[in-house]
Amino acid sequence: MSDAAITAHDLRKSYGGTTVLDGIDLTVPRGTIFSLLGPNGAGKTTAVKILSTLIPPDPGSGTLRVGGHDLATDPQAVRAAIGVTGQFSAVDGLITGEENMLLMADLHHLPRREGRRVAAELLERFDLTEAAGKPASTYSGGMKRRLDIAMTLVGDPRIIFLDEPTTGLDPRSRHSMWQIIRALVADGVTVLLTTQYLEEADELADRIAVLNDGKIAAEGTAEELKRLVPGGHVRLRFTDPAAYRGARAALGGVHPDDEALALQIPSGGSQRELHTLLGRLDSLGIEADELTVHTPDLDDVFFALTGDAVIPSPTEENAR
Ligand SMILES: Nc1ncnc2c1ncn2[C@@H]1O[C@H](COP(=O)(O)OP(=O)(O)OP(=O)(O)O)[C@@H](O)[C@H]1O
Repeated sequence: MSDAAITAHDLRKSYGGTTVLDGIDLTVPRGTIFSLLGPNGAGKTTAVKILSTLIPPDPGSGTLRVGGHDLATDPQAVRAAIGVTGQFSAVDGLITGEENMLLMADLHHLPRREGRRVAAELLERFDLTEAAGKPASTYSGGMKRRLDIAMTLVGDPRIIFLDEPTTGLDPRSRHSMWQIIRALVADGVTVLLTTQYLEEADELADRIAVLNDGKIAAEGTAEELKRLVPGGHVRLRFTDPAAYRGARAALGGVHPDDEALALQIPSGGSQRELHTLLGRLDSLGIEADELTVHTPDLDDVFFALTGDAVIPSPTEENAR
């Protein structure tokens, strides 16, 4: 059997005349975390839905294999090997956490006593024992996500698809979810994770594929991707909107953030480059309120690969 848990060749999907996945290739080695990273609408969920047999690929697609099984000829075997959680949560809010777990145990045909044991063990592992008797609709976002993953694990899948597992979670819940994901992989589970957060892919993934416009714009480890971009950037922040607009107009090739009144300028951060930049601003009589120098990170890779696409960083989003 191949070492890959998931392989996709020339995966294609269009809706009407719109191409969502334009022939993507993926190989996910067993026991690793692979991240599909991309902005809203890049096609991440579509890829997960296809690979987890929820929707069919376009007929022109190449071979797709998950857990050693061909999706086209053996979708049942694929379904038995995988777990899927994420944006399409399986949690039923009207019943309790424990009842949700027992329902999953029933679906997996576990004998009653075994079902109760597995449910109790997983509820404990995901810190849900205390809340187990309450309706899931009363759970916080983080608790619902934990319950969702716990439900997925009832069937002991060896491959798990996590579709944006931390979108909307606060930093503490996000870190707790990251620990859960790391623990899964330490147990030998393969995880295909979609995220729009660079930091999350950087933290968790062994390999990352950047999805843009239905194509894989680049693939590699976080370090390999960071080496793709020549340098880092300088970020200038303003409090005066007029100064911000002046600098934006005067400096070419910047990534503006109109809401934060910030400009991101590609730069190696050398003394000479900073001197030139500040000289430029001085000559225009513009003063920035904050200047920070960033060495290359996944943000730079993303900007370089996807033009002006801006994707949020979880820390920025939640710190406010
Ligand atoms: N059933 C459908 N019919 C028509 N278009 C669809 C359908 N499902 C998805 N799309 C379109 O396909 C594109 C990709 O959607 P998808 O949900 O895969 O993106 P995504 O990368 O997961 O985005 P997000 O981060 O917002 O979840 C979007 O433009 C979306 O509108």
